[in-house]
Amino acid sequence: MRLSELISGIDSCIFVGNDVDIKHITYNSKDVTEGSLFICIEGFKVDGHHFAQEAVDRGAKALIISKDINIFGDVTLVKVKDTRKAMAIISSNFYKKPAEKIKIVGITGTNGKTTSTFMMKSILESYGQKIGLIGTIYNIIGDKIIEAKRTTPESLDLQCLFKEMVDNNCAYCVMEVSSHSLELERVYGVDFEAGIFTNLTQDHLDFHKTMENYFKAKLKLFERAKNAIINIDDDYGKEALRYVKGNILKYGIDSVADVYAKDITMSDEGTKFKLCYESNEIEVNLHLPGKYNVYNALGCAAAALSLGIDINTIKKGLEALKSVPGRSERIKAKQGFTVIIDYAHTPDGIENILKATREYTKGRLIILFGAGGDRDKTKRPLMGKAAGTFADYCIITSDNPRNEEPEQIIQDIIPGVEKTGCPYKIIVDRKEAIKYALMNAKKDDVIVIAGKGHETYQILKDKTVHFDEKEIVNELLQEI
Ligand SMILES: CC(=O)N[C@H]1[C@@H](OP(=O)(O)OP(=O)(O)OC[C@H]2O[C@@H](n3ccc(=O)[nH]c3=O)[C@H](O)[C@@H]2O)O[C@H](CO)[C@@H](O)[C@@H]1O[C@H](C)C(=O)N[C@@H](C)C(=O)N[C@H](CCC(=O)O)C(=O)O
Ligand SMILES: Nc1ncnc2c1ncn2[C@@H]1O[C@H](COP(=O)(O)OP(=O)(O)OP(=O)(O)O)[C@@H](O)[C@H]1O
Ligand SMILES: N[C@H](CCC[C@H](N)C(=O)O)C(=O)O
Ligand SMILES: [Mg+2]
Repeated sequence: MRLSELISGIDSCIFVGNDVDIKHITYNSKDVTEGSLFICIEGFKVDGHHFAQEAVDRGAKALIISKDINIFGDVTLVKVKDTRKAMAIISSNFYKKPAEKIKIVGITGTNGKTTSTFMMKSILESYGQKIGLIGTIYNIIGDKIIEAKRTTPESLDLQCLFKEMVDNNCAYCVMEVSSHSLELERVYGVDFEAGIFTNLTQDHLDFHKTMENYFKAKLKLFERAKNAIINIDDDYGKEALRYVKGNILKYGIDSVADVYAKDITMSDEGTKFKLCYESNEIEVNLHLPGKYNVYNALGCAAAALSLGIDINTIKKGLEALKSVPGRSERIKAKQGFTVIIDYAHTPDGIENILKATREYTKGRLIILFGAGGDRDKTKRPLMGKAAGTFADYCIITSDNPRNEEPEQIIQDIIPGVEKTGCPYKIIVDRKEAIKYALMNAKKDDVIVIAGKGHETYQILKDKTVHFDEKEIVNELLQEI
């Protein structure tokens, strides 16, 4: 495609050189091939402009830049204000504007995005549609599963996924929209048929610095959402009503909302509730436990209603979903206790999974968890406090320490646990910690193993090792 065609739609730019033919686009110099367009991104670790010469030496015919650079070689330079936004426009042009050919439902919020995408997919499938899904666990196009590196991919990779969905006749795409992606313009220019705001609680302050910034990033989704689906039981959700555009559909349990639930009953098998909208009332048997999953179901039901889907189809779709990988997954031990593998990795997530589990725990409720390295440090004591408040015993261990010292991360968690007076034990090695939990569990106890969910790895300083919690628990249960 001609460079001039690729950059069409970029507000203002300075073009120096020939209108070359572009065969391939990349934001990583290592992926440049003959005829590539290389987009220089100023990152958090390095500046892509530093790799411009390397890109040209590898065959790049054009560069997108946001600052002046000295380059040797036959290359066209296009200077723009923001190379991340430019990349989103260029990628959309390169793949022939695929987002305009598919209806996109975007889900944002601190917790519940992955779970909600699975629920929404199930509803849309009950509606008879072929669906694409983009999120933390993996991406899906129809029946094909594609590995996901980020929750929300870079714009170039995102637009490529949209194109594949369109080529495979998907009518809808359901996607998680992380706050990082909104801040870093990964979804710039994408129009959403519906946007869901699940909730906002503390996470990612390493990146956003303040809750205010984090909230503002989330709101960006609603600048381009035709239908805004807002949880008004959440304080930030209520606040969001002042800013969002589009048709608003409010959902909640405790507040007066357009879509709401009543007569909720919970068991370890799932949750039963009446889904209410206008004069409709329909009983839903959800196979996922906890009040928080009723919220996820309400958000998806409201989004589906905004798309014109009838309430019986919504019920069918919600009931068809049996589980979500790594979210409240139950393993019943023959020794008489239960293990739950869950992805709670925020204070609110931990509180929710423990409250939900407490409802049916006859024995002790034990939580095993850690906190991610190179991530929000200030959430660590709060995770400790939530764990200590709602569990009977805490085992504190490691969860992707990345470049940090695992012992130090644990020390950041402890003050929160100590505030609650809950007894605890530290076992740095996660497998040893799991073994200890299983060896010491008694009949009717429930052990919640939180934070890693579907992950099949542990990220250490110098390497990533295989670590599949479901596999480990099943193996250890055979041994003990
Ligand atoms: C904070 C953040 O999101 N950073 C992402 C961002 O990094 P960055 O822009 O700082 O990139 P950088 O490494 O400094 O490099 C700058 C540029 O130089 C280029 N480069 C670099 C080296 C080289 O040899 N040649 C070259 O061209 C890079 O390709 C890049 O374009 O762009 C990179 C390239 O796409 C991402 O890999 C990186 O994700 C990091 C690894 C990350 O951990 N992101 C997480 C926090 C994230 O995005 N999480 C959210 C979900 C969070 C949640 O909801 O829980 C997500 O959506 O996944
Ligand atoms: N609506 C909700 N409110 C609060 N907590 C929730 C909610 N839904 C799920 N959780 C808790 O948060 C954990 C993560 O859920 P999920 O993976 O659906 O969220 P996410 O928003 O996709 O997270 P991430 O930002 O890491 O992608 C679950 O394992 C559960 O413990
Ligand atoms: N999407 C989240 C996942 C956290 C999961 C936990 N296992 C960790 O590594 O902190 C993040 O990247 O912050
Ligand atoms: Mg997710």
